[in-house]
Amino acid sequence: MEIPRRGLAIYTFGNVSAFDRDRGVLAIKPSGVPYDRLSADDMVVVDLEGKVVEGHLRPSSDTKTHIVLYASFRGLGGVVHTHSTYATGWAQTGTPIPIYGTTHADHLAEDVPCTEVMRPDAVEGDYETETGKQIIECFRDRSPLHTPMVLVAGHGPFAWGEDAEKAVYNAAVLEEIARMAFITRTIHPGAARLPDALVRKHFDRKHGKRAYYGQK
Ligand SMILES: O=C(CO)[C@@H](O)[C@H](O)COP(=O)(O)O
Repeated sequence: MEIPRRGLAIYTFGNVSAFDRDRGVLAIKPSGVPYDRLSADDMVVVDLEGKVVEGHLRPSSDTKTHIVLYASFRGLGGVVHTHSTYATGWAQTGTPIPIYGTTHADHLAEDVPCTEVMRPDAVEGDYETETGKQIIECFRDRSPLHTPMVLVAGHGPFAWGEDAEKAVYNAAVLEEIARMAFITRTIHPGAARLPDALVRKHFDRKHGKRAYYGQK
């Protein structure tokens, strides 16, 4: 319910799952049921083969993408896909979100990455699994724990975290970063990236070995 509450999706758009790594199952939103009609009993539990092990509804149409992420990225306990407006705008242009300011650097120390546009034969094949593979390919040289979000070209954002709540938090942060970056680029199309020293300072004081942000 945090997804519509934060304005990250309307009606049936988007989906979220929570993974129990010990049991090898995830609970995911059912497909095509409006948020305001959802209850906890409607969640669908599936295994890593995509087989429904509990629940009376069909799982999200994006279930296979979630499965690829859990199977490939260690330490994930939650995955979310939204259609939040600004992040989707960047995704639809296939443009990584430049790291323009400290709001961005407080959460990740690089541009928000964007996948390649999917080839037509991949679209015709196992589309949702291919979407997951595109995300994995995009993270070949980066850490999914340090960069817990991605834009899928032509589609929209995915985010993740140690649990479903943290995943949705990261999706909300992504939307805010995307909105600020859009405004920054609109005011000044040639706006410079944040200098590396400021990127490191802001990222490390929240996430580095000697982090000192917040309370002990
Ligand atoms: O992007 C997509 C489908 O491509 C989804 O986000 C839909 O908007 C919601 O699908 P369900 O999770 O309800 O199947």
